Amino acid sequence: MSGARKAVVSVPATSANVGVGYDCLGIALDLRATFTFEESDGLVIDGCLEKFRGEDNLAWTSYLEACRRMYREPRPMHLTIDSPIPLSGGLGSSSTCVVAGVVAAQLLNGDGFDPQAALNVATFLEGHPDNVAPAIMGGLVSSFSDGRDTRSLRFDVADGISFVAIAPPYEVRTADARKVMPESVSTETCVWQVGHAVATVQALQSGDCDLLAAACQDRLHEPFRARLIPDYEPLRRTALAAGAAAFLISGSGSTMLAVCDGDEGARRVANAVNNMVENHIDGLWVRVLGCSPKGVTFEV
Ligand SMILES: Nc1ncnc2c1ncn2[C@@H]1O[C@H](COP(=O)(O)OP(=O)(O)OP(=O)(O)O)[C@@H](O)[C@H]1O
Ligand SMILES: N[C@@H](CCO)C(=O)O
Repeated sequence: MSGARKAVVSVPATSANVGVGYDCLGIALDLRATFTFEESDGLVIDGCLEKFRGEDNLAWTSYLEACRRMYREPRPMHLTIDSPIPLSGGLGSSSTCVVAGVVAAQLLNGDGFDPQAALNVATFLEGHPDNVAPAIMGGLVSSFSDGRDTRSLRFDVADGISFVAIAPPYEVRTADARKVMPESVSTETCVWQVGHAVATVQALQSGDCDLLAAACQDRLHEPFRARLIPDYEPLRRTALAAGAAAFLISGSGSTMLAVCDGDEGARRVANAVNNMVENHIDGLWVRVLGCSPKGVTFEV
């Protein structure tokens, strides 16, 4: 197709919940997926697993929904996905698809990038804002939503904070991890979560790892979800013994996130989990990552 318009959209991986901020807090990480949308005579999807190449591809369906909401006629696309994000879950791979589709629709079929509109549609499509908001805005983001409008507050993460993402070689599906949540919680648990969530945001902003260690103690979802990750306990023990300030289930798992004081500390934790002898895990995916101050970026 000559003169075909093209958008290349780059979206960071994200770690949702940050322990005590269930469905509210999320951090953008410096690991990015790239989606190339190019006008074409028919739908073609490549670069991803065969099972994601159909009309139900999440980036494509998100593109269609964003066009529908803008009252614009979608055009067929050749979509190429280049993603290093593990499919075991927990690093916001679905949000990269949703955000890429929505932003590509705004760029190619709408009036240009509109971050607030993207946030509202992406939250609707993903069901909660804690991955899509940092994927759009970068940094550490706290959000709330009334189902129509999402309000998101962005904070910088201190330079000294490093993360170790640890993905075991098995998947935990978000839908399954949401089913194990308690239907109701006590006032005591609510009070615990609110106080600890505010302190977690402050600790990450200031780089205060002692405060982070005390603040990052979730009682709402992690105690129930840890059971879905057979290697959770040995990995947690090993990461904390190697000096991690906090150890979290990233999103709904199975990926876990160790939060560390500096890159050197993070490398020590990465080595320790990679070299576990007694509970060695074949096929463990481990990366030292920083926070990405940038959210979605694009070229048209
Ligand atoms: N590279 C990819 N290509 C196409 N589709 C993808 C790709 N990566 C993820 N997806 C889509 O996202 C879905 C995974 O979503 P899921 O919520 O289970 O994991 P996650 O977003 O990584 O985890 P979390 O929300 O806990 O961070 C896949 O089933 C697929 O539909
Ligand atoms: N807040 C979500 C993130 C995963 O999509 C959850 O924990 O279920």
